[in-house]
Amino acid sequence: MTSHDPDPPSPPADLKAGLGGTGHINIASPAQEPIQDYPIERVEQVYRKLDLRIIPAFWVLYFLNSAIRSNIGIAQTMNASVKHDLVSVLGLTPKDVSTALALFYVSYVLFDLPSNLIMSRLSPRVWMARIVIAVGIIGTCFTAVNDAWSLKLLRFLLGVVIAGMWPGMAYYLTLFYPPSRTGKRIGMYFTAAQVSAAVVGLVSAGFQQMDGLGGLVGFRWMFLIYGLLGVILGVGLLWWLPDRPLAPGEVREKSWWVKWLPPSPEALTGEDAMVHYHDLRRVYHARPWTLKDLWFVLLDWRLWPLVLMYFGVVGVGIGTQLYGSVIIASINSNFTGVQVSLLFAPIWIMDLIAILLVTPISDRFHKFRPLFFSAAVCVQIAGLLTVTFALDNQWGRYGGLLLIGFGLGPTVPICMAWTNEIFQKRHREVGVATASALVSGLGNLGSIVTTYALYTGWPEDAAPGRYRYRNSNFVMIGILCMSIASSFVMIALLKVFGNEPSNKIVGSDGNDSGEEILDGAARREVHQRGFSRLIK
Ligand SMILES: O=C(O)CCCC[C@@H]1SC[C@@H]2NC(=O)N[C@@H]21
Repeated sequence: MTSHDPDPPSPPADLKAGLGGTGHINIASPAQEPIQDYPIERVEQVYRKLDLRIIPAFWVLYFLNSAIRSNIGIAQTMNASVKHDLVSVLGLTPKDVSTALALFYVSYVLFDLPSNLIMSRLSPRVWMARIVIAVGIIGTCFTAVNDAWSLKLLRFLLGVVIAGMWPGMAYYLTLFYPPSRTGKRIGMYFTAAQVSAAVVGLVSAGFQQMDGLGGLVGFRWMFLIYGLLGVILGVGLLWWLPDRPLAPGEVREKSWWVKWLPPSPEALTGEDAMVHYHDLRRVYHARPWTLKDLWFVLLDWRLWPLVLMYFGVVGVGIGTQLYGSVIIASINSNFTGVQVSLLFAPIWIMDLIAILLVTPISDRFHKFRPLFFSAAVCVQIAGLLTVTFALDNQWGRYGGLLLIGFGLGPTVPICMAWTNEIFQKRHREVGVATASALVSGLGNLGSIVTTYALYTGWPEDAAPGRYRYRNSNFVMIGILCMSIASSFVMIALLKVFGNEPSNKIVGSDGNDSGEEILDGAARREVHQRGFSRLIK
């Protein structure tokens, strides 16, 4: 911290700079006035206010979207004893099921980038609400699914409408927070996926009791209720989520298509807005982007190590989610279905604990993010090795699964936060929007590999016996090693080539002096190195 002006001067009335953004907001060149330095306590207070507004809403939306996206798995076993499960009612073959699951990822991968680019051009608040409403509508349509064909179509459409949600959330955060503060926040709402995995299973017991009510089988009630909740939540988000922050004195201009939509209250007002403006202006420079800017981001080699890092951890994450119970059952074939479910849940509790423990530390020491990432991946590898080799110790093997869960948790949020950090600095807003979408989208090709080529999708490896699933475990270990190697390659290349703002954008907005960008969290790290007040 250098100085603090308790009553910073009001910006000139014609100031239309800084945090405006693209699309419907009036922006011009950045402000000329000097950046004010506020005490770190004050800055923290402002970010806590933002947290209360954004993070719980993101948690709920991610929870519901995770439920809608994954409840097809539970539907396969619901009311199976009376043949009212999804497979029996629709007459599905195993191939139909795996194709339906795969189609979701196909459209998810294809539409992540377009969705994020549209979001950065239009109102991020409205686009996020659009995603949730559309997911709710498609989720509701699943109630009427009647055969393999309609199931596959709806899974594909679900991927189309949900694409862009996860990277869009990471991008949205960078409109309000310096990238070095985003790891902990991404981790916070990411816990919704783990809670959802546990809760959806438990709540499905209730939906099974509704089997036959109103002529609908249990899984149809589940699809209907989650879908309708999604629509209601999405509409509510239009009123709740703030639009991108404005520079002081800047006027929000609405284009024709958002004029008829309800306005949402500004995220911050008065001095809070001023403090936020001065802190965020160090790192965030809104600038309308062109196709040329997009092209430069796509040509940036920094994308590819990040994609490979994500490929491994999301692939193993989704693989564990889908096949974890299959692995538990293979450890001891005498486990009952209920025992398998009970043993499955602690994997996600470990995942959740690790997210909450590690992501705040990785923000505090954000210069070492790739090391936190690699350490967590090593824990997963240790877990997979234990599952593979501790053949005569069933609880040891189960402990290996818990290690996988623990190592899994922090990796996805750290990867997204590092992407934000690198691309915000280098390519600004379009960099974050594009890179987060490509890292998530292309990285999810890893989910397709682990979901469809491993475990039960690999008949020779799934043959009963002492070495069941051994090769699938080796493939998982292999792609995790690739993730670690990619993070080290990235560190080495960044050391050699650096990560200065791209010279394609320097000077374009008159604000790239080349001076070191130092945001509030980074300054805090310099001044308070250590663990003090970490959870604030
Ligand atoms: O595409 C997304 O929504 C983000 C990545 C999802 C990763 C899944 S969520 C459940 C499981 N737990 C993890 O830590 N990774 C996977």
